[in-house]
Amino acid sequence: MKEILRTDGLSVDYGGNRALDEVSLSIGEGELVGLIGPNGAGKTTFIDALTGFTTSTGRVALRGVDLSRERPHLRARKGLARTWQSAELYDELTVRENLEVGAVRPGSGGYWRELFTGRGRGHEPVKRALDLLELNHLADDLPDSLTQGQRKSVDVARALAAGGELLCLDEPAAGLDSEESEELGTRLRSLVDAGSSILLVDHDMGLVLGVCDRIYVLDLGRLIATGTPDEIRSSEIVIDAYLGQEGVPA
Ligand SMILES: Nc1ncnc2c1ncn2[C@@H]1O[C@H](COP(=O)(O)OP(=O)(O)OP(=O)(O)O)[C@@H](O)[C@H]1O
Repeated sequence: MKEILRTDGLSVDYGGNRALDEVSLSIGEGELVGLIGPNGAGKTTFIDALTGFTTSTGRVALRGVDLSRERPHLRARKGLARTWQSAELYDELTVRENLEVGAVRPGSGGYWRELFTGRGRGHEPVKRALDLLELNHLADDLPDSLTQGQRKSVDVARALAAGGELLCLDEPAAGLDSEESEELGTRLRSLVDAGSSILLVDHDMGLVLGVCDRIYVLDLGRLIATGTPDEIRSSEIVIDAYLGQEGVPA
């Protein structure tokens, strides 16, 4: 499998606190990879460091290209997309417009023309993202009218429409009930089947163990395990550090 992401010795210090400690991992093209661990383990910090939202040492490479010194918007432009725990949407814009804001780039032929005509370089990625996340029937709705599960899907669609090749999703299932979380899992799998690669951070073990190809486990900023969902489920180290507290779904 071709590698899409590799980190080497990625570390983050907050004052005297080492939030991320020499994390080296890789994600293959078309892989859905989970990142789990207890509260404060460094999962969000890892996404922040990958996407450039916090200062880090070590190396981040996307398709072999070193992005370690690039600013966040340039990493995003090169295909490293993220969502945030809070999943904020623009409440005054429709679902489609929320996607267009990220997909249409300044200088690519007129932001406003593209926004109002729906045509231009941002049009195809938005259409594809609406199709893949099954949001077409909600495209003209305002976020206020959406369920929490639909809002999370819009957030993922926005990252995809913005040109994300590797989508780093920070707790997309937070606040979802088990049915909504299962639906989200199905959509994430179809995104991967359609060629995206995903890094999924979540505490919903039913989701992570159910949909991921491979899982990394962080504790106190360090990688303590990696493996398939079955390997992780039965790992003593992981049960001690994390799964013992969460309860392991069958
Ligand atoms: N901006 C910051 N400034 C200082 N310390 C921070 C900052 N962000 C995170 N930390 C610290 O870094 C460590 C890792 O936090 P992080 O939020 O990455 O953990 P997490 O695994 O995502 O936790 P959770 O599952 O609760 O979201 C924690 O000790 C946290 O207090």
